[in-house]
Amino acid sequence: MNPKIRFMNVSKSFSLYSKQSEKLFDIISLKKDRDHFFALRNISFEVNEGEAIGLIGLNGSGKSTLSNLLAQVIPPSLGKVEINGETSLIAISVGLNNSLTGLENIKLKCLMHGLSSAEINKIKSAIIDFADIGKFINQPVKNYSSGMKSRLGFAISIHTNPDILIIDEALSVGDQTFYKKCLDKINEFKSQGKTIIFVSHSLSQIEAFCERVMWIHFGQIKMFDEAKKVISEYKKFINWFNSLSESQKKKSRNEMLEDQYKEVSNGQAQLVKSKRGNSNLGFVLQILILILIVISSATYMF
Ligand SMILES: Nc1ncnc2c1ncn2[C@@H]1O[C@H](COP(=O)(O)OP(=O)(O)OP(=O)(O)O)[C@@H](O)[C@H]1O
Repeated sequence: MNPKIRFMNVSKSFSLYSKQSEKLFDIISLKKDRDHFFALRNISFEVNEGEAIGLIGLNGSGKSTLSNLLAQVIPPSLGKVEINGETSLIAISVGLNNSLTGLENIKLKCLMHGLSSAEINKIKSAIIDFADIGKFINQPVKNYSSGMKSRLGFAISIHTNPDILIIDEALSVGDQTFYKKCLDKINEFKSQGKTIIFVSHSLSQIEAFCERVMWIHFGQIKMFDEAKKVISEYKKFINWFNSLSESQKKKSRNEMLEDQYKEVSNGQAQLVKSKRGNSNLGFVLQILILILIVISSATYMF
């Protein structure tokens, strides 16, 4: 049986800019080789159909970066990501267009998932019913509370019937009644043999419905095993970390972060290649800019 998800030596790096203008310079390739921060380094794992996997780790450890790679919202910098099926990401801060109403968002997101107008009309009322946000469904999403956004995001994602559901902290802002409703829906989803990736800081939520748990620590997989085992080790680590003084905590964090600026050893060649790819694009842009300058000077002269 093919795994539903396969990550092979995946790394995700971000260029660090101190000004917005530096980003523009990078696009037109006026400056190369910026500092790279590896949010994820050399990650390899597989997930099978029907599994519910929990993702845990400290703030900034790379959980959302991993969710975004899983949902194919961002590409890997190095390595290979294989996803066999349709994914749907539910996260508090992504997915909904703030200037559109709830109803317009339902239509837009369903279209983006490849549903036809007839299919959207069929599931529209079920989504509205599940989200249960009353007349706000006709208000722009920017007027919603975070809980309301989460309700709408969850309702849409679950009804578009994906093979792989990625839930990134989306249940943490909902109230208890909504949480219960989501749990029922997630269990229904699981019983259909679908795959779930669940990111949460709530270890009790993770333990409630994940068989395996991945602990991400400063961009690397620290443990990926049976839920009970990983959660127990993670709790021991949290207790140890909390026993440190503030300055020891800071020192330990900084040491770990320092490693995330180092190049990924076995993937360096690929990173250089991808930089060269960008500089080719930059070269074309530079030529275009040059042509534009020549044309506008010529127009001005004659
Ligand atoms: N676009 C970006 N540019 C630069 N750095 C980024 C970018 N996105 C994420 N990062 C960095 O990557 C690291 C991992 O971030 P990520 O959001 O994946 O962590 P997380 O485990 O989800 O954290 P939290 O628990 O706080 O939600 C962080 O240090 C973050 O600052």
